[in-house]
Amino acid sequence: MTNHEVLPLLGQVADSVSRAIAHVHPELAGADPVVRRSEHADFQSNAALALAKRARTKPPELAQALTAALADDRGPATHVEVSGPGFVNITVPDQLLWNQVAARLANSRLGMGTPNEGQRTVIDYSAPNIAKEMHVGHLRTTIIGDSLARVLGFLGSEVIRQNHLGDWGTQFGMLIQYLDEHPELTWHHDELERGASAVSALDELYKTARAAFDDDLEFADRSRDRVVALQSGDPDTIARWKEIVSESEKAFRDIYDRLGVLLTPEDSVGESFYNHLLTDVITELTEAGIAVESEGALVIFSEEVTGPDGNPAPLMVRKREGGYGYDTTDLATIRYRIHDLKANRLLYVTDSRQALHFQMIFEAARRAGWLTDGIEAAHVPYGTVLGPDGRPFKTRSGGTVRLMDLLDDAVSRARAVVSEKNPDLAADALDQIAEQAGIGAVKYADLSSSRVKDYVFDVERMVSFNGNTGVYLQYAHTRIRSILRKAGDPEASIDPTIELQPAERALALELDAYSTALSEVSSTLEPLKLCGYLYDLARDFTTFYEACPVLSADEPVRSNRLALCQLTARTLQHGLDLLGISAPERM
Ligand SMILES: NC(=[NH2+])NCCC[C@H](N)C(=O)O
Repeated sequence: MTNHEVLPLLGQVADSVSRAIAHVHPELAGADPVVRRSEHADFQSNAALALAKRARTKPPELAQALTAALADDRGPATHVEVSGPGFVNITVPDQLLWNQVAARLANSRLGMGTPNEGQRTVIDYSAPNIAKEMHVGHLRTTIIGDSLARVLGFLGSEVIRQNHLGDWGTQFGMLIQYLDEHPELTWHHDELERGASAVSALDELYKTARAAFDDDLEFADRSRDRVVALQSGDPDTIARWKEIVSESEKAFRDIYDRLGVLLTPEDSVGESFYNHLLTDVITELTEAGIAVESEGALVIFSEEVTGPDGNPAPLMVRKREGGYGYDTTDLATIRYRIHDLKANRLLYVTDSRQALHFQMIFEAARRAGWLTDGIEAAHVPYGTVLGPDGRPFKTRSGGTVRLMDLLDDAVSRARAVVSEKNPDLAADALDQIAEQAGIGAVKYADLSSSRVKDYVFDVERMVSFNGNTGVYLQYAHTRIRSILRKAGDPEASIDPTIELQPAERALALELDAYSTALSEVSSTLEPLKLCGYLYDLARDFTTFYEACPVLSADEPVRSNRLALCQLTARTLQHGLDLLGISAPERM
């Protein structure tokens, strides 16, 4: 196996069109060659239409000139012709397509390069709140963030995952005080009966403590004292707080393990971590005149965002009573990620309602001189998960949907569809496949919908074998694996002199475009681009398999087709893995 990058044909063709442009019109050198895949040929360039005006000519004439230049070029094009108002249709030789397939199969990375090398990317994702249940919104950030971490990492970025846990703030005063006054309360992981989690017990306790805080003035005072004790590092209070954090983290870990995400305990760098940095950050912002006093509080007035009253919207740096909140922490966080972690790409995966918050944090960081030109900071927003009624997903009683219940439900429906399709599966195999299919289905449904849009959580549709679903892709993979097993999983051997059938050609071209799909995920931060690619690939495979018999074909055609099967199976498995979805061998 090698690990040299195999350049995609699309890029090679684009390069030769660029050379042709520079050759016929040197003044246009460097212009976009506008090359795409096409239904009419392997590739099509629209450069003549885009550039004719600048070249002071008509599109058909420019297309003709480019065609002539391409004929002399040493690039991959064999057949070049003008079509329509000035398109240039380009076909590449069959041999070249087979060579691409062979080179990718011989490569440990399917021929993919590492275009993101030199990028150090912080991905802030998941970030649930301690002592509260994770809700469906946290499911989205966890799944999307994890897939981005995988794709960007594969493309060569150095990825630093940051789980910005909500583990600090005034609510802990209430909770700790309440627990202290009620030592009989049971909430530890191992004391609870199976099924309940420490975090749901804490969530309940928090609600009770909150009610006590609102009703009982003396309890409220004692709770406030507790916050002060916590923030000033009182050992007993800190010990209690740590206990709560670690119990909650156990429950989060159960979810992470089940989802199979990359997040580890070392990635947990919660709000509390920034506590010791806050005063420095505030001093710096105040001395620079960016943070200013306003009605007893310290704020940063935005120059970009206006509030509902039409005045500049403020970031709250220090509250009137002296406390620090979410805004303060995020200011310290962005400075830390730039100055200490030395990241040059900062991604924050949270729901779209936090868009203005991050816009203002980035603005402040720019004004403070932390966020400079070579550094990209981006909020990666996503929409709301809706219930069957089209409203934000809640339980019947209006409460948060427990994520574990949601995953259990998906897995049990997946078990039903899988066992219907394959009644002979042994019970333990069925358990394992149902888990992979159910979890994969939930993840794929999320990743394949346009990120910023809301989507309806429809388990029935998610676990279907038909349509653009995770189960469909997993099944497509198992079908190809079964063909390869029947053939005895041979070493790939390709005879590049064999003529390609149309369906083989379409599949080979699609296989060659994998890196393009991955780069699109990196530039748009939309895992949907990878989902769409894998779905197209699976469908191209189906068309190929219907048109071109594999196992019953004569040699050398049979071996060439088996190689196409192999590369398709490996690409599907690889792509699913970058989405955080497993590809079982059978289902
Ligand atoms: N740096 C950040 N603000 N990250 C996102 C934190 C998300 C927050 N804990 C929430 O549940 O909404």
